[in-house]
Amino acid sequence: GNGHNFRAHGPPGTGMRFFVTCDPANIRHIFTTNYTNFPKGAEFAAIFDIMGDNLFNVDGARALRPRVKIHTVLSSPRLVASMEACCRDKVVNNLLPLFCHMTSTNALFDMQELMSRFMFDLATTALFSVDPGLLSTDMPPMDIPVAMDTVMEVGFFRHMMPASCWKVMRWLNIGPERKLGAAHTVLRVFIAKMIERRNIDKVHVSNDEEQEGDTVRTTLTWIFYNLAQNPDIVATIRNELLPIALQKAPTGAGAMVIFEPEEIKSLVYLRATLYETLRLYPPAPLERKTVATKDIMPSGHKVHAGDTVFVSIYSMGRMRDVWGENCLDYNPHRWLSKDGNTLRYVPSHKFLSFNSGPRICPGKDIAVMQMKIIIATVLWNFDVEVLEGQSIRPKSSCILQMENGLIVKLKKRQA
Ligand code: HEM
Repeated sequence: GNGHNFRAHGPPGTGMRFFVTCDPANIRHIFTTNYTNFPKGAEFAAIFDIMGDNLFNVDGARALRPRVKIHTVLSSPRLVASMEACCRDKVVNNLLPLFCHMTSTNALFDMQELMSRFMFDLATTALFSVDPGLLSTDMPPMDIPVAMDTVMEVGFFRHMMPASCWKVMRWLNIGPERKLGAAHTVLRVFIAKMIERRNIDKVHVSNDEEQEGDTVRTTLTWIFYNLAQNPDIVATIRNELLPIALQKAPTGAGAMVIFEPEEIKSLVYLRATLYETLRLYPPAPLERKTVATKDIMPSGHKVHAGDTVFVSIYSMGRMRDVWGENCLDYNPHRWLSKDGNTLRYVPSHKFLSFNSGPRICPGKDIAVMQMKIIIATVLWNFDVEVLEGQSIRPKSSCILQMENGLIVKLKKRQA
């Protein structure tokens, strides 16, 4: 390899062996060509033990049928359309009124928290037909999203140490494990309450779906941050929206322009902007696999049965070999053809933010559509000003959230 691979060992005596890679050839080998030799492994399932036997944790032949099924379900045009409509309605009925309230009070607020509230309400409405109402102007407490964040943070901590170590802490109920125990209780009580309220069969419910909101709201927060630093990109997106907005019925003072999912589906520059954020800020920045039987990587590295492989999706998005000299620039145009009218093809073993191979994210199209609806509507109707002097940095977590959130102020745009 050329600096894209290295080995590491766990603390002495633990026998932990790691292979860390962000080499596209190795990625293709691990995720596609020799996929069955690199399961997530028992360690991974243990780290996210709250989720039990759901798809997220299961691998191999046992997962084949449910995996095919979820891919089929999530690509059904009827389901996709209903998810889009649900997102659009939440934007119109809850998000826009709240944003108007924010502009009228000139309030500073945390966009990351607001996106959490939005995605949580959306997921719970879609899943249980119950709206928890976290987007109401009195900002009710958000115990459940906070508990989900804790699962992701403590999961990251567990990745970084030998299993025996965190298992002892769990047994003693100390440190992060104590925090996690409390979070698990909050989540179990919530799921039980929802199931009781809706009288739904328990087997159909996992918290997979609730979690998927995490990746979307994290990406949305980074997009707002990236856009605030690139006014020219905001102008280009608004230009792309202009012909659609002009066809809308004339709106009175303070009225909002609403974009329908159908209308913005084909906007390529907006999609390129989402991809550019996902490249530099993949919400799931790290992937962990285990080695079933010994193998030789395309880079020439040997791995042994039981080794742990870490794939840095974050580093993949920032590699000069893959993205060129200007790999660190935020530039949506890299995703477009020369004339700017179509999207360029980039294989998923290079753009790994949605994963690659059989475990590629089946919710990709839904996620892109949800983000398009939100970004288009917010950018057209508001200017988003990021408070200066904040320290923006990622949290140590399995999800690339911002440690201190993103404090912003909104101004109503005079179109
Ligand atoms: C920006 C948004 C999203 C990103 C970046 C993303 C990324 C990913 C990644 C990296 C995985 C692989 C996880 C792993 O195996 O370690 C995954 C799995 C999955 N995603 Fe997404 N996701 C997003 C949104 C969504 C949405 C909105 C849905 C549902 C509507 C969804 C449904 C799923 C499901 C069901 C899986 C498990 C698939 C399997 O194990 O075969 N995702 N996603």
